[in-house]
Amino acid sequence: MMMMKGEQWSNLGSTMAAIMFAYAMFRQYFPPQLQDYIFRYGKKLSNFMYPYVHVTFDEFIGERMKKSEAFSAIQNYLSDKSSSNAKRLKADVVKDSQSLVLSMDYNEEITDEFNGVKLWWSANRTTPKTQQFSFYPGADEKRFYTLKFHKRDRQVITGIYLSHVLKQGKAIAADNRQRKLYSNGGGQGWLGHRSSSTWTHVAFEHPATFDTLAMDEKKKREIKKDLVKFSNGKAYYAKIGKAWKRGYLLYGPPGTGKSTMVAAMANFLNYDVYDLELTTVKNNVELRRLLIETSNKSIIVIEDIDCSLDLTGQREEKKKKKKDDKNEEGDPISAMSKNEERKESEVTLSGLLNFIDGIWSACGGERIIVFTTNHVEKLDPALIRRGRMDKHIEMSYCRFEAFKVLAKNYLDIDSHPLFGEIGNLLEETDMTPADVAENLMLKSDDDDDEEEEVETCLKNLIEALKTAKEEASKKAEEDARLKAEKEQKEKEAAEKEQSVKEDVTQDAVSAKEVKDNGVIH
Ligand SMILES: Nc1ncnc2c1ncn2[C@@H]1O[C@H](COP(=O)(O)OP(=O)(O)OP(=O)(O)O)[C@@H](O)[C@H]1O
Repeated sequence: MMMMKGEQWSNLGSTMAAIMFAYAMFRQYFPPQLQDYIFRYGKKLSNFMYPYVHVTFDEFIGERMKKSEAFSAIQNYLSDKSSSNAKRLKADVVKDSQSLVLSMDYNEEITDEFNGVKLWWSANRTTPKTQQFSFYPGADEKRFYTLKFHKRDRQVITGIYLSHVLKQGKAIAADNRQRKLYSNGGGQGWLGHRSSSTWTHVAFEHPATFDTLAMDEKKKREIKKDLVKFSNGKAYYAKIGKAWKRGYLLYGPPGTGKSTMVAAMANFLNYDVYDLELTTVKNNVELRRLLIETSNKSIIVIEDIDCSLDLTGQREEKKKKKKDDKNEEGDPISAMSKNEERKESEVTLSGLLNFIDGIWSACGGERIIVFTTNHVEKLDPALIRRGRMDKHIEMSYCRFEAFKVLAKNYLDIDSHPLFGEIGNLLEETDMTPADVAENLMLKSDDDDDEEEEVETCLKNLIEALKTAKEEASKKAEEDARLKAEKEQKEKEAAEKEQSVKEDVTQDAVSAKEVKDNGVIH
């Protein structure tokens, strides 16, 4: 039998449909017994002649014309397929506004194959006959995809193929998504009033990745594993009844890569970043609003948490005392009326803790919260206890392993005769990755000089390390001298105090003897 193409089947199907339509029009001219007969066998014949099933996926669905998630996922899935498959393509600009994505043009059909099953997708649109304008999206132009497959493949298509398409489409969308860096400005509003803090965003384009992050390999692997486990943990978090969130505390001296780590995490997980500047947040109410407004799959960062606010709880203590004092004075109205509190209040430690603990339970989606600090010892233990900050990561000075990552990134070298000396110096000297990196920046673009330049960079680094080592040892000597001086002074003071005490005791004894014996020695 001659094989028919999809298009030919379509034509045949249309012919059958036309015959059935004609029959419906003229059925009253047939006797009733014959009507039934014709209908049953006509349908059988049409099914036999045209064994294909059509499924339509509209762009907007429901009464409120909501954009269909399935339509978007199919669009992504097909754009991936059609770039190599379809003959007529349309181009869209996406991502950083620099890349083009090709997708199939309207009325174009492409073939897909899945588990040995062949199927056809087509992109279609209909435009209304009237020129009326509608506020509803999709009411003016209706776009839809049509999937056609053989009825014998119904099980495969509805069972696994469609969910495969949706999953793939969502994954492609995540890849193509232009990620955002949000920050809360809180600038000046009308007449100098501070406007309430809101999120504004720019494209997130930080290039840092775990590959470029200078840090112990084992530690990096552990963090990546933790992040993957978290991002795949929807079912797990639901099972244990916890909000799908994870807290990271990054601590270490300035320039050890805390911000770089946040960027690497965001790039690794494909998450947005919310840079939360607590000093511009007026109060807990505003903090709550800002946090609720954050989207799924995001990292919320509070940098330098120790400097951001009085988070040690001292202010709260003071407030509480003030409130208690007022209550004790028998203030008939509440010591701090709600309005007063609202006017005065600022973000408090307990406010922040509440939000970290509870706010996202209601939101469902995944959130990571990161605190960074240069002084972990200054933080209130309540803020960083496990469960709130699940993982504490120390960002430390650059050691040899971290240096090798920087040398690869900055100089494109894996080894060099000077590495040995650098390795020894790095083990003895505390230098931040930022300072090491500064020395590894090539000064010229001239390829001919590159080898020489690399050597110059490494020698500069050696000099910088030696200077840092000398300074550190001078500082250590100075510290030791000051410490000894302080100890000596304390010792002298203690001795003086002791001798004064002894004199006082002696005087007391003498006075008693005079009193008891009336004797003066
Ligand atoms: N571990 C690192 N790996 C790669 N680059 C680093 C690392 N640490 C620092 N750098 C480089 O130094 C610069 C400053 O680092 P970064 O801002 O991440 O440090 P930080 O610890 O967040 O500092 P601060 O506490 O002052 O905010 C970065 O732009 C990056 O180029």
